Amino acid sequence: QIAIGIKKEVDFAGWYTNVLIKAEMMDYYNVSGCYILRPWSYSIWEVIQDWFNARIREMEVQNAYFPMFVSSKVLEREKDHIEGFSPEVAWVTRAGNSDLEEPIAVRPTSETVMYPYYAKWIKSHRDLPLKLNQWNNVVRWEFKNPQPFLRTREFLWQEGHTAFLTKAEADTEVREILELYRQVYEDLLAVPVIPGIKSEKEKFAGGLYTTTIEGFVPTTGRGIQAGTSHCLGQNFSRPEMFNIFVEDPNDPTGQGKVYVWQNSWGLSTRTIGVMVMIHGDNQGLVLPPRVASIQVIIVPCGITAKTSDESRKAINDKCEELSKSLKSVGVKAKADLREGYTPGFKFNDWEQKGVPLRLEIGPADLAKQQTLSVRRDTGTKAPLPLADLMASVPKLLDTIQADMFKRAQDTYFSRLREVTRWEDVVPTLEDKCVAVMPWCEEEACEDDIKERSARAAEPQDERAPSAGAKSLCIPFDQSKWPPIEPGKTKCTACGKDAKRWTMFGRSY
Ligand SMILES: O=C(C[C@H]1NCCC[C@H]1O)Cn1cnc2c(c1=O)CCCC2
Ligand SMILES: [Mg+2]
Repeated sequence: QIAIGIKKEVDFAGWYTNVLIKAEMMDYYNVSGCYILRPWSYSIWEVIQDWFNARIREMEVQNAYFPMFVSSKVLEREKDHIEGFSPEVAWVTRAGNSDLEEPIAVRPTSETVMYPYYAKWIKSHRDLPLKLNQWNNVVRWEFKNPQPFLRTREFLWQEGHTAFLTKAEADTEVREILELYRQVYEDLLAVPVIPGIKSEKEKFAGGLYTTTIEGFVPTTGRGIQAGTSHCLGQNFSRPEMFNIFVEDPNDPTGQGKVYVWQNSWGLSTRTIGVMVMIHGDNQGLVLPPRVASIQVIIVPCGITAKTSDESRKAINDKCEELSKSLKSVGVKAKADLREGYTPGFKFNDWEQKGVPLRLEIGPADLAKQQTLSVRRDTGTKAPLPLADLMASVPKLLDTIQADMFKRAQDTYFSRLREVTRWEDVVPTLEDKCVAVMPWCEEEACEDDIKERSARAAEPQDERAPSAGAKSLCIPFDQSKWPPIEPGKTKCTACGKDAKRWTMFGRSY
């Protein structure tokens, strides 16, 4: 088929936005860093929302909605939470022609919006656990070059904020949520991720520890933080912050206080951008069936000026009938009976939109009571008997989903390089791979790695993504690599005793 013009491996950034435009996923907007989410991408966000809402409902998390404005007094409650981030905060300073008494911030995240009310609502340990989530938009005036879905000044996400009596409960929930995030990527979006914990330098400064799922974009060789689940510890509940405490149910004197243990977790529309980057090809978008709003497109073929009216009608009716019966077995099918467009035009159209499976029906197919199936991910063509289409199509869609994931996971894992000698680090990054190193986990060492691994000349424009290696995560599953021998295995970067294998790489 004709390519969409810009090749993925030639001009990745141009290819990416071109795919999004041609697939009608997004449109540009006249405020820099903001984009329009058109139905073709918004429907993917809705699949993720429906799936995630069902899972957190089972965990007795309740959805709520808090205001998008936050006063500067509350936002800056505690310096170390907000420091370093404040350049990204957008402020409302005027309404109509009159200035506001006090500027009001637009939420960049909702800890400071919600936690004064957690303090108000949580009075007794019987009010725990408090588990609220909200689906909303947040605004961060990012300075780096914006990219649709990946880095935008407004984005949609869910942010969960929970409070527990004990650390153990919080620790458990952090991992339960991270597992849901892994499933969103791996089972819905067919995108492989590696769950792990962030280093002290990379964690959310306001929290106790950050767990993460790390994605990887092979085309650029960059890691990408795909979702985060933080344990905040008691950092936000302590007296100097939001003073959220209950009587200690285990204190016989009845005088003891317990400051609550909190978590916060977020997954954003970045999910969609990562899926496009991983699966898209030079024909455009490639959608995993689980999130495609049209999974099967049925196209009448072989109809020419010479085709008799009854034959044309028979073919169109068959397409419509197949679409209806596939829908009746839960397949999102559609017959493209548009007049005035050639089959080839229609093929290209739906390939650009990433529809996972096409069924072609022409006079010959009708005669043989079959349809020619064409997979979007591999282009493989295979005739399918109409008789058992209701079984073969769902099965084929499952195969496509599984194959898309497997291919992406094999690619990701092929880019993980064990690096035990410092001189191999930069070549690994230049090879668009991730350096997995035995690492000492010391913050000073991480600072050192970042600057030693940056290319000699940092790119002039500090808005460009950096070239230095950051720690991406310390994988929970260390079994992929040889055991670290305490006191024997040394940190690749500084020679001190290594603690765990850690993924280092360039990132978004
Ligand atoms: O947002 C979080 C922590 C947490 N927020 C809720 C969802 C999960 C997790 O992202 C970290 N963070 C990131 N970015 C910013 C802030 C910030 O707190 C505050 C000010 C502006 C930019
Ligand atoms: Mg940020």
